[in-house]
Amino acid sequence: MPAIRTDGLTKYYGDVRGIEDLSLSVEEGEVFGFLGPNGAGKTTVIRTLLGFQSPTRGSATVLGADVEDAEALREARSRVGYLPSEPGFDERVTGRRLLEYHGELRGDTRSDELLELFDPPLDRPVGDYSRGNRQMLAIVLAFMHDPDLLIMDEPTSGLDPLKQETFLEFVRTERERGTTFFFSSHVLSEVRKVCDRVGIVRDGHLVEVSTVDSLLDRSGKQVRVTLGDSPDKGAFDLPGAHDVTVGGRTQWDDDENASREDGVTTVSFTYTGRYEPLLRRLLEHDLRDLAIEEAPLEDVFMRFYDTDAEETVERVEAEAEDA
Ligand SMILES: Nc1ncnc2c1ncn2[C@@H]1O[C@H](COP(=O)(O)OP(=O)(O)OP(=O)(O)O)[C@@H](O)[C@H]1O
Repeated sequence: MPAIRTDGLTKYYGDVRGIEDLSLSVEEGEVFGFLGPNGAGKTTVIRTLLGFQSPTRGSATVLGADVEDAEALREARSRVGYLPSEPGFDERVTGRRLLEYHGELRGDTRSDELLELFDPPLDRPVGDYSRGNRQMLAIVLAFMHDPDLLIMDEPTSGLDPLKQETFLEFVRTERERGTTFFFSSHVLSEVRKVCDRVGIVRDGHLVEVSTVDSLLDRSGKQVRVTLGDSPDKGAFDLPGAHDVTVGGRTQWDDDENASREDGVTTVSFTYTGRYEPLLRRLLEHDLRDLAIEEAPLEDVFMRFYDTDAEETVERVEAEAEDA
């Protein structure tokens, strides 16, 4: 049984579309990252999964419980930890009182251990907390009853870089224990570090579900070559070579020497083809240096986020499949 399953899940706020026909499943023990630009529908999915709002159409289950079956969902939620994007607390009470209250309500088997990692000033009223301290308190509250599934909305927002690392390390350790995570994020480096799979949502639609590695594979490599000669226009007109730039210019210069600096020419492009034809082509030149690197994850995601880039994604993916 998947930890989370949605089937054609749709939520409208009046005429405003939150999400449309969204189907996905998160397996037990998986860390699933949910990505998308502002207003894409991430929080809408999370709030619907937690039963804070009803779907307009479609269905969803959390740990087997139908989100529209209040009783079943209430039972399932005792095994779920929720970390909201902007934790709302009664501002007058202290962090310690909140911990006690949550402990009485849901149980507390882990707060001591968690407070060693995340240490908000427990004896101060929450209203006096900094953004980072609020987030740390919310983390302790979400994990203290040792849930099987964590649903988190931008969990590292407000944490300083050191605490962000602590949190990601903690997620990795929890994953080893078999805990399932479903979380929304804008921070691609953290997604890279902890996620087994990612789903990308745009304009309320799920546009991609994939492993991070497969996304990167399909997005091709960044190739940068330094040549001792001046290649002709079209020298890198290879199947699978995109956005070829010479000496930092996107246009091949008519005056071939103009693209040369210090007697060498630098050519860079994104490459989704096979290596053999590329290497053969490179060896026709006076090859001085060659770097083939992963495309930056930001670029990969921008292709999915940017509506205008849709055609580019389709073209690059089709070529990668052909290659
Ligand atoms: N309570 C609401 N009433 C009306 N419209 C809403 C409501 N909540 C969300 N929306 C709309 O639904 C769409 C999806 O919003 P949602 O908050 O789910 O996006 P998000 O991906 O979480 O965005 P962000 O990254 O900015 O948090 C947006 O157009 C938003 O304006």
